[in-house]
Amino acid sequence: MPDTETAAMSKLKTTILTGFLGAGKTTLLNKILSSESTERVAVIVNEYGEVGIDGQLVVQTNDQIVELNNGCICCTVRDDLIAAIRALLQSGRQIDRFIIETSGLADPAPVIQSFILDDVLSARLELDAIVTVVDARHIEGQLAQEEAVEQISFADVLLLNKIDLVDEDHLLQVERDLRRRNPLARIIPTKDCGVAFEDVVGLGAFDLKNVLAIDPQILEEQEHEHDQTIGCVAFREQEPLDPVALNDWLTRLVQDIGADLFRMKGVLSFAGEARRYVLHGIHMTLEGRPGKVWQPSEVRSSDIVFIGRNLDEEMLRAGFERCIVQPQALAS
Ligand SMILES: Nc1nc2c(ncn2[C@@H]2O[C@H](COP(=O)(O)OP(=O)(O)OP(=O)(O)O)[C@@H](O)[C@H]2O)c(=O)[nH]1
Repeated sequence: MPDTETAAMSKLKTTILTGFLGAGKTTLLNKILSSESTERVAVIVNEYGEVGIDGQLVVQTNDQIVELNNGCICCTVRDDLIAAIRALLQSGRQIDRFIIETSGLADPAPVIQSFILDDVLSARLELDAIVTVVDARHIEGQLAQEEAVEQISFADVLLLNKIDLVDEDHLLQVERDLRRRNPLARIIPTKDCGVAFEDVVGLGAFDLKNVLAIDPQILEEQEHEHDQTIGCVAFREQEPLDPVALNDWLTRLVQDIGADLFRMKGVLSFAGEARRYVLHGIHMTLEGRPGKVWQPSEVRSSDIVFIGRNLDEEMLRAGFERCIVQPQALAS
């Protein structure tokens, strides 16, 4: 067998999970990691915010998980992505496959480019498929962002997720639009990213020819800039929060600035509660549920992240601080 063929066979397959903010990427990642597959997966989770929340929301398995926070792997932390993959390859750990969850604001093109142009990545890894999760309820508005358009264009598989939140007419309309934007991808309608492992992993679907047809310049270094009006505000607080005050504040907040508030997520410590509280917001949609129990050895704290357009950090900080239970209130 020619050497090149042997080398190609031994390359580690890599899936890129992408999709706009809140579409369901972490939900899909957890489905994949909880499947019965015995493969040892190395996962890289990229978040735009400086406070990493996803790392706390990914299921605990034996798989190796690396978090890259505070920037997008398509630009500011792109070198970190390459360094993280190289470090995992050199770690001596058994790895059968890589999965990379991009931030919701990532343009997949520069990420794809790294796999083709970087010496180590191109020699050791092979792109398996670009899997894009689409939020059936919010995608229409999200398409104003170029990154959301690119995430759909480059997909080999489109998970049309959150079908429970839209009616049939709306779903058909979104599906038609996806088909128009990407005639080749397989479209799978889902609720809670309910797909089989084999539907999204081990597809061998990535094809550089298709990618070049979409973006003939993809292999050239291009300056990549995000919309500068979009930003992130994050808070970490060790004092417990008051759930009633927080709920009142966030309910008012999404009414006031929901159109510009693309994403809000938090893992929170409420006064007197044994469990964490996990909060998700996407524009006007707010939902929360109890999370993992706090262990006695753990330092309780709340992490909350807001991503949106023209966010007013001081206003958000003042609102958040009003939800903190003051130590004297706890003592009395
Ligand atoms: N109703 C409904 N909610 C869903 C569905 N899939 C995921 N969600 C919820 O949507 C929210 C966001 O899901 P995530 O998996 O965190 O989304 P994400 O794409 O990883 O978000 P970012 O990484 O912040 O961009 C969570 O509250 C999920 O439970 C679905 O099919 N229907």
